[in-house]
Amino acid sequence: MAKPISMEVWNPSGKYRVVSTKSMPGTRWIRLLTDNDCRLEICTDPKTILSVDDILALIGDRCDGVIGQLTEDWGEVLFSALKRAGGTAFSNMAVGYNNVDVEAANSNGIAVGNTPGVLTETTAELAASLTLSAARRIVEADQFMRAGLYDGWLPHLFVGNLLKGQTVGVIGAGRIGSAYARMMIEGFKMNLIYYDLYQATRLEKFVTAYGEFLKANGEQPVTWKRAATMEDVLREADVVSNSVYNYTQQISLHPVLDKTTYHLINPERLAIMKKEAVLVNASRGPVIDEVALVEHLKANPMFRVGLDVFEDEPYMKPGLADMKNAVVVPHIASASKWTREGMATLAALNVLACHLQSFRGQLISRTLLCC
Ligand SMILES: NC(=O)C1=CN([C@@H]2O[C@H](COP(=O)(O)OP(=O)(O)OC[C@H]3O[C@@H](n4cnc5c(N)ncnc54)[C@H](O)[C@@H]3O)[C@@H](O)[C@H]2O)C=CC1
Ligand SMILES: O=C(O)C(=O)CO
Repeated sequence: MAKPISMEVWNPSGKYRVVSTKSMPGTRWIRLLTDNDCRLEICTDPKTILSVDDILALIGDRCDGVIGQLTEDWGEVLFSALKRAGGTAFSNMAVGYNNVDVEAANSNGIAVGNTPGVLTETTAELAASLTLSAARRIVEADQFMRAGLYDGWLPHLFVGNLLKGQTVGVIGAGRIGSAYARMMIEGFKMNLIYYDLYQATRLEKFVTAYGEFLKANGEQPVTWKRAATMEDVLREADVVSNSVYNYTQQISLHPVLDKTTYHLINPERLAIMKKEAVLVNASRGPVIDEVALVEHLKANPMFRVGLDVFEDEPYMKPGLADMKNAVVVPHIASASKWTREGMATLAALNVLACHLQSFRGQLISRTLLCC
């Protein structure tokens, strides 16, 4: 029997018992639940990542719905426990749901929700920040200044990569990949090459229209290309190496994590990329073979990466922390106040949607994976 863990209780007399495995930003999500007859219990245990046993203790004997986190392992054990406790709803406070076994939820009659949309721009902005930080060596230069090593301007000091007018490669051109592509295209007049299982029609139309706008204004138009394979994106350097600029390759990863994207970036594919490429990952760590990446960074000091996510989160593979050509941040891509409050609100609505008729309809089809 798991030991009980500390909880903060809102609206103790509420009819539906909803558990949130973490405190979340804002108060709107709390009001939504308490105004709709929920007794809300928020776990206040200081442990960052809760184990399955911890969550079993939170679910207890009676629980109508749970809001959980991407760090938790939501599989058969938890969904069957939630079913036994009378539960019908679970929402991840995340758009990614690789930590959730949706089939197990389905077979236990539990509806699953995620929080798409509200984090699209915030996450794309962080990917753009990592791109700039890696391309212009911002972190290295900051450390150099703080170490008191700057003794005057030099022609070779922290020379990095120019983005303007070059080609950005996007792997996974869904909501976030498309928003990132637009930022790089509008901001830096970059051409686009993307790889996705599906055609990104809206993104293609945008680039075409923007290219026409630039041309009409006497500027070099931007272009797009949908690659038939991942390798085509990674090889794109050869296609444009006659550019007036010294071409550098810029690739950002935005696919879901599933069997088809696990170790999408592996030693063979790293070997195809240019030695001065910039690679950004704000999707999920296992999309890159991180051991192979560390070796590649060691062998190619001009190859740079910007990483928000890691294969064995919260840990980094040995050697990564020592690499000056890597910019690393702790999974903060969706961390703007507006977005985090929005994610909490969507998660609460997902859980409510399963209990209250008035919340059914448009929300349920927009945010629930199954019900
Ligand atoms: N670092 C962070 O804090 C955040 C990370 N994410 C990650 O970003 C992912 C994408 O989020 P959204 O853009 O909202 O999802 P989305 O579903 O709109 O886009 C995902 C895209 O990946 C594509 N895809 C699937 N399999 C593929 C494959 N084998 N090769 C190439 N493309 C493939 C899909 O067709 C889709 O277009 C999430 O699943 C999550 O893991 C999302 C938000 C924040
Ligand atoms: O939403 C997600 O998938 C995240 O990684 C956190 O924002």
